[in-house]
Amino acid sequence: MTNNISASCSIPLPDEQQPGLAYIHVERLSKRFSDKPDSLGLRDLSFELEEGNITAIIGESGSGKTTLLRLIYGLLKPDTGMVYFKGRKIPNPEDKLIPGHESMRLVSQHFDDLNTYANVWDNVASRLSNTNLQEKQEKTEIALSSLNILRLARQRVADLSGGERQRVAIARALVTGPEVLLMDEPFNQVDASFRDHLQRDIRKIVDEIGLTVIMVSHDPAEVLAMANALLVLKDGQLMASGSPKRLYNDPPNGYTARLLAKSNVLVAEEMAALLPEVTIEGKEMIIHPEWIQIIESENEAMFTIQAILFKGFYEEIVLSRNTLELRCINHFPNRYQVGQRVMIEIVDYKVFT
Ligand SMILES: Nc1ncnc2c1ncn2[C@@H]1O[C@H](COP(=O)(O)OP(=O)(O)OP(=O)(O)O)[C@@H](O)[C@H]1O
Repeated sequence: MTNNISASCSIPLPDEQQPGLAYIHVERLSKRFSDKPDSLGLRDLSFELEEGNITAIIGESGSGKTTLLRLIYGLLKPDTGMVYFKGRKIPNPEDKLIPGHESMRLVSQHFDDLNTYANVWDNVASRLSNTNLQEKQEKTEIALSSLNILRLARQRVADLSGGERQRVAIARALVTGPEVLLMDEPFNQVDASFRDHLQRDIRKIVDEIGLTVIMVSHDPAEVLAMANALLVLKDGQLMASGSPKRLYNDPPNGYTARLLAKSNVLVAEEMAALLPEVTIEGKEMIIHPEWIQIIESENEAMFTIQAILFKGFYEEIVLSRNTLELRCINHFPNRYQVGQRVMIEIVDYKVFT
């Protein structure tokens, strides 16, 4: 009789492999923090991630991005649901003495585990054992080279810039050869002008060694250029998932459009006011800024230019009519003036019911 108990139990043991699951498979994952009853935590998240991809978790502040990253790594115990890595359940802190999956490495926002008084080489090399000193030397050199910081090897971490420290933290995470690299806001402390280089270096490492990267970000420009897949979170719920291109061009909701494209989001009355000649059934309309074209017209001016924001090679123009405000892009700086009255053409829009 007692043997039947394990046979009829449907909850897999931590080490039991589930066949047919994706590289990372997340199933009905929920997490609440009991000490913060008002926090929404994470609610019923299910998705799959492919090997060798860069996935970005994006969402407003407090939407649960870091919590999800920590659950994937095994630093938190979910209330319900599970995370599987290569078909096996990720052990949580109750299953394991030292939390964190051994095939994964997490680079936190504040480089907590760097020894700022030690030099770059020692920070990276100290992750490796002394059993084979030549291998230790070689692996450390490869990690520093791939992050382009070999020239900084003898410098103290305390003397480095935020961007250089980030490179050391990533090299330190990669030197032990993890299969998955998790990064929390990796470009936060990197100057905008150096971000692009670091992003390209990470992309190169991913392509060369087949690393899988999951990163948290709140910067749409960053994720559009870098990620193969996006997970969009709002108040602990998964609002959208898919490739950056698909989610940008065809967002499934206004939240995703606003996050990725700084889209104009209009409610029903605003839609009717904007396009009175068209019957639109829906609760919400989105118009990406580049879907609005300004037409200079003296006769039928309908919108007033409220503000012109300098963005370098383009301008962001704020237009208004009564209480309706729209933002659009202008690629011909200095063509318009604040206060000027213009017409607009809506090239495209999407409506959500
Ligand atoms: N250890 C914790 N104890 C209690 N509440 C927590 C804890 N960690 C996160 N929370 C709460 O869970 C919610 C989600 O937090 P989380 O840090 O995951 O969001 P986030 O999207 O990463 O935010 P941000 O972009 O501001 O870093 C927030 O309301 C937060 O206060």
